[in-house]
Amino acid sequence: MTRAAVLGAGSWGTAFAKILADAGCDVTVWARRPAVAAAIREQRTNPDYLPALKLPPGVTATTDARAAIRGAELVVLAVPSQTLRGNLADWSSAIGPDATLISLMKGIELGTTKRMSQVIAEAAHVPDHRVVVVSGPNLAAEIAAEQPAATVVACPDTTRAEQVQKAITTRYLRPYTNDDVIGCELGGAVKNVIALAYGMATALGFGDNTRAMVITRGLAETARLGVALGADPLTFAGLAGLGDLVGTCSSPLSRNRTFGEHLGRGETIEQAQAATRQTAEGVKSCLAIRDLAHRHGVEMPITEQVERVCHEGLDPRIAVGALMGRSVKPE
Ligand SMILES: NC(=O)C1=CN([C@@H]2O[C@H](COP(=O)(O)OP(=O)(O)OC[C@H]3O[C@@H](n4cnc5c(N)ncnc54)[C@H](OP(=O)(O)O)[C@@H]3O)[C@@H](O)[C@H]2O)C=CC1
Ligand SMILES: O=C(CO)COP(=O)(O)O
Repeated sequence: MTRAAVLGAGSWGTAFAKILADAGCDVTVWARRPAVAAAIREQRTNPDYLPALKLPPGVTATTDARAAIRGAELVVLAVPSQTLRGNLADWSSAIGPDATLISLMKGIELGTTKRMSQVIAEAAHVPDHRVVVVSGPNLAAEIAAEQPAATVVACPDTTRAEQVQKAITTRYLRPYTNDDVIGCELGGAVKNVIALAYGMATALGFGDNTRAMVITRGLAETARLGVALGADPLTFAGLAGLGDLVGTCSSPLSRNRTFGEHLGRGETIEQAQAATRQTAEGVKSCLAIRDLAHRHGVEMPITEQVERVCHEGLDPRIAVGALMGRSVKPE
């Protein structure tokens, strides 16, 4: 039986632990708080994040991350993107020499502008081909309820991608492999920023034309950046691109879209944070993505305006004016 450690007991870490166990793995979840670990171990629930989920018997939990990692063939990282490097500094020496590291995170690191698989390879001192990215339209609560879904398993090493694909295939999750790690990670990180814009547009009362424009032009700027970084443009038409963008923007379950709705209603970033509590990766990643775009000379007007609303206090209505007032050009 494959042994897996899931580091992070939030929404996605918990739902992913269920997937692994349903697919036949022996899973230990690391939770930061003892009460969460105890609830998973003793009641098979995570009331803080997924109260409706009853975890299968193959899942246990601990607050000792190094104990969870020791002997694990699959080490799954499900913490906020901006804490990952610090977390790995504490954990990496416990990771076995053949273990596969799986990234569930959809963010770009502030300061370094690195993708999560790059941060993992650096901070855990492992080669790129041991890091696998799982990304797609995968709202945790829907997966926890076993609603049919698909995802992408991306790795430069196809054999390793296929091993992970097998380890997470269940009757409700259908994973596809892909070797375009850059495209899959950028699709996941940038869609969170576009979902913030979508949430703002929704709260401002705009209808389906506006929302379709945000999705389509959001995808265009995502693909522009991706191609500049070496991604395959076709990836953005797939599950990790358009799929995740549409899934996140359309869903009231999305923390990023919900955060954007709070901002669109005129709340400050602190008020929006207090109202949403869970990780809305786009809020910080928009800074790193904007920096990445500047460095590569790529225009990302929606990201630019989201960053100004989130971090410079720009009124979302002024941001709309700035976007609509740009010079006209070919599609
Ligand atoms: N939720 C979803 O539907 C999906 C999420 N993702 C991505 O997965 C990643 C994780 O998100 P998700 O599980 O949803 O996030 P949540 O906000 O639900 O959970 C975050 C988890 O990280 C822990 N945590 C918070 N701060 C730290 C820290 N400083 N060090 C270590 N652990 C910390 C939290 O612990 P505590 O409870 O103690 O605060 C919690 O267990 C994100 O990048 C997200 O974009 C990807 C696909 C789907
Ligand atoms: O990434 C997700 C679904 O694929 C979850 O989106 P949020 O982080 O906005 O909830």
